[in-house]
Amino acid sequence: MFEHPKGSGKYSYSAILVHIHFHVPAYAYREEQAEFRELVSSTGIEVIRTIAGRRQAPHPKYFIGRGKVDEIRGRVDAEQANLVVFNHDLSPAQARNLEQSLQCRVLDRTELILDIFSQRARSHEGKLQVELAQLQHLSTRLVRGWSHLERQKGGIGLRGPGETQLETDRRLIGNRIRQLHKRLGRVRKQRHQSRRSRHKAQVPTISLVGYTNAGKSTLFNRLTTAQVLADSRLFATLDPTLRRLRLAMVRPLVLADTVGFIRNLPHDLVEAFRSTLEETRDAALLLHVVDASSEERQVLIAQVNRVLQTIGAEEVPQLEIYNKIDQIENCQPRLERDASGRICRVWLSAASGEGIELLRQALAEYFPAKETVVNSQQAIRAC
Ligand SMILES: Nc1nc2c(ncn2[C@@H]2O[C@H](COP(=O)(O)OP(=O)(O)OP(=O)(O)O)[C@@H](O)[C@H]2O)c(=O)[nH]1
Ligand SMILES: [Mg+2]
Repeated sequence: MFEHPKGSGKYSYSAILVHIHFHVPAYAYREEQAEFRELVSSTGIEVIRTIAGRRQAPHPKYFIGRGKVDEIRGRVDAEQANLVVFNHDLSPAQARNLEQSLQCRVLDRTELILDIFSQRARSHEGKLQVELAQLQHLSTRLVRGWSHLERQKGGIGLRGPGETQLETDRRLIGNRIRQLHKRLGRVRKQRHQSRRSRHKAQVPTISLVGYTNAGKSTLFNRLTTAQVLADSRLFATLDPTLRRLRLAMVRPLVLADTVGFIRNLPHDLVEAFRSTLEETRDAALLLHVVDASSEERQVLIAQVNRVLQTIGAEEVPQLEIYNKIDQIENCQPRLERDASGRICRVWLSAASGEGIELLRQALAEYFPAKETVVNSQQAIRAC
């Protein structure tokens, strides 16, 4: 969707970022802006500067006020920017009006995240899912006067009698969306079957969930002997990986590493990634990995729980993993229990390995090995 001009070097786009904030605490606003910058830079776009602002009420025409539009236009001209990225979702009309007023390409948050996902997708399924999300998003933007789509001309024989270019585009996109749905339906069925056979064999699945960059893949690699890519880039993992987990005193389990979440995850993306996310919904336990060293960890936990709610996984039991304790001063690994005595939180460092033993202990309590159950029942009977 978001093409970098071919053969034009690494930084084909120089962007001005726009972040409008509402009434949030100052630290959350700072971290949100830093995350936005990182998201944009990770696509290879050169970031010139961020323009921040406060918004009181939604503006139907431009999203932002007229004064702000003029300010951005001035910056675009002064800094020779060729792209403006908004950290918000824009309606098709708002994006079009902004492109006309700013005289340069405008990208909204959904398009940005979709672009990152398309760069990261590796598996066949991942690629299908991203393409579906992109086309679904694009189809809402197929309106007359959408300047950068004008070059999409259909070939000879592709256009039906009396169809305008717009109708042809809509029809072709509609066909492709149906085709992708069909293919993903087959993948979904396969996943469903393998989940069923795991269920029959009574092998519970534990799913790692959490905000992007929380350390899920690092923990996954630490618990299994897998070599999943763990990287400081946001959304390093897109494709789910499953591994058997064999730990002493714990019954055989399957551990799943999946895509990370982010605030305001685009709806089209959640829809397209449904089959991946169902793995989470059907899990016996979620290990909710949190970057405990982040100032806004409570905000991030709430964002993840919101996505879990969207996909119907809010009822799955959760064990919170407060990760990266090596980055917190005087923080020791520890277990926390809730009022009923159940372990609800483990403080550890997936990178250094401190506290991993405590996590194993927690899993042994949640999923005791069969012999342990039998032994304890025998012990009870003996009493
Ligand atoms: N200091 C420290 N860094 C860590 C720890 N765990 C992970 N990291 C780092 O955090 C970054 C992100 O780790 P990942 O394991 O890729 O995070 P993720 O949650 O899988 O991220 P996504 O796949 O993008 O959702 C990497 O640079 C890791 O090296 C930890 O316990 N301590
Ligand atoms: Mg990962």
